Amino acid sequence: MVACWARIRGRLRDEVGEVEYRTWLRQMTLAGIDGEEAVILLPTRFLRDWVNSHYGDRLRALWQGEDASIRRVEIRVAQAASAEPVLADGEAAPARAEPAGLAESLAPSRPAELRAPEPRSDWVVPLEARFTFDTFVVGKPNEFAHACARRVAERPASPGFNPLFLYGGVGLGKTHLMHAIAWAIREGETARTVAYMSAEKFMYRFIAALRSQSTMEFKETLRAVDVLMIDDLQFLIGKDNTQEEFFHTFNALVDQGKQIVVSSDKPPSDLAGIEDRLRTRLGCGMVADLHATTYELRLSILQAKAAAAQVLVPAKVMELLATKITTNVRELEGALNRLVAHANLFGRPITIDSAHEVLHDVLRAHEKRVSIEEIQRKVAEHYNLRLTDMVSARRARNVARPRQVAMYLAKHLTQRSLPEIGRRFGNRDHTTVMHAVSRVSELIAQDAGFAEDVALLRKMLET
Ligand SMILES: Nc1ncnc2c1ncn2[C@@H]1O[C@H](COP(=O)(O)OP(=O)(O)OP(=O)(O)O)[C@@H](O)[C@H]1O
Repeated sequence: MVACWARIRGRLRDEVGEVEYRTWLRQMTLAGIDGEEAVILLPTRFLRDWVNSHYGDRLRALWQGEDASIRRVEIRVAQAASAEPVLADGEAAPARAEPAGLAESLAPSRPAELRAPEPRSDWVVPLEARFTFDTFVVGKPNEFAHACARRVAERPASPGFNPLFLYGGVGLGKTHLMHAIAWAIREGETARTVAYMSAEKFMYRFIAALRSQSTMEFKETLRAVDVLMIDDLQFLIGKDNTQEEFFHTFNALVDQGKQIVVSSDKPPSDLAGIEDRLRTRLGCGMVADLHATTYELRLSILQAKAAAAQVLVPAKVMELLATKITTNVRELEGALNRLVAHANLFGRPITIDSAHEVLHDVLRAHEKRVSIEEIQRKVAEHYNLRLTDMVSARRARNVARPRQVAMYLAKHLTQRSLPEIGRRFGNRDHTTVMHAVSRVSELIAQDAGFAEDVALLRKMLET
């Protein structure tokens, strides 16, 4: 029997390859033969189900090849107390899932403790007091992610929501939502332990455990929590050993009905450099996306933050910020904080002028870069001219006036000097550009129709 089982394992290893074998099959042990049935043990429900669905038929066929009287293969979860390993690969199989690879090779060989240790306080990163559901502003771009986060906070580990995978661009509220879940769970049910850490911290803890030969403690501590949250998972790209450790922690926790929440800047399917099997598991629960903010959401966030800080911010200032700072809520918040700090420091109210002055650098950095070519193209299109008319020597009014408008826009929308602009408009002198700029300014003041035309062009180029 021992020889049969060893041959079956050997065949499987050859068929599926070393990596797959070590991941899924290495921990199989043969409990014995019961009539026509071979009984195989695995340490967790997850592994049992996986092996059953992926390798069950193959195991049966291999057994039949060895011994035709065996018609069924039964795969069971080993009970921790009675998990006396039987006929593993010549080694004592642990009662719980253990990762293969580096961690394992450095793990001290002491018996697995059955009692779950208390999570160490230095493992759990403090939560940011501001990041609660109350302070999270909900709008179209984040309503789905927010609803999923609420659901997980109310009923951790519900089917379909485990893991919860939150993803989105920088500064769109992933960490905020994770902390909000943690706060809500801690408030609601103090018996639950919640551990939140960045993927980077996970890696450093793991490396430290390897160095101090305390990987068992590392595993047990993490596997004892009820909710594990790992922020910025993309950090694990290319970190194979840490990924492997996380994969096993992940499986052990989900197996025990514990909740996992993960955030990343990309969806699981785009996480190139994260092993396939981990990516697959990450996408198995609920994947929720935090979309780029809309103008309305940015405005609501600013209003909420101003109200929380109890400062009066004129609507025009909020509109300016919401229009200009479009990519990242953190920057939007930073700009508002700067305005408030400035107003407090000098005891002056916030106005549109003070906003332009204080945030000069931020607003400038967010200005859309427009090229002279783009301006020439847009203006030519608008006035139904050819692009070459912008640089030609033609002086007819219907060509010269649009050319002046384009020079005026180049002066206001780019950082180019007057001589540089002149050169780009058919090698004209800088005084020609100066004249064009002042002529267009005059016309804007005199002619509402013309002013509207120029404003429209400007808007098209700026947005
Ligand atoms: N919908 C929102 N309501 C209120 N505040 C928000 C919202 N979205 C983001 N913020 C705020 O923006 C800042 C950045 O958010 P957070 O740190 O959660 O972003 P992130 O998506 O985790 O970013 P990163 O990719 O850098 O990790 C925080 O101060 C957060 O409170």
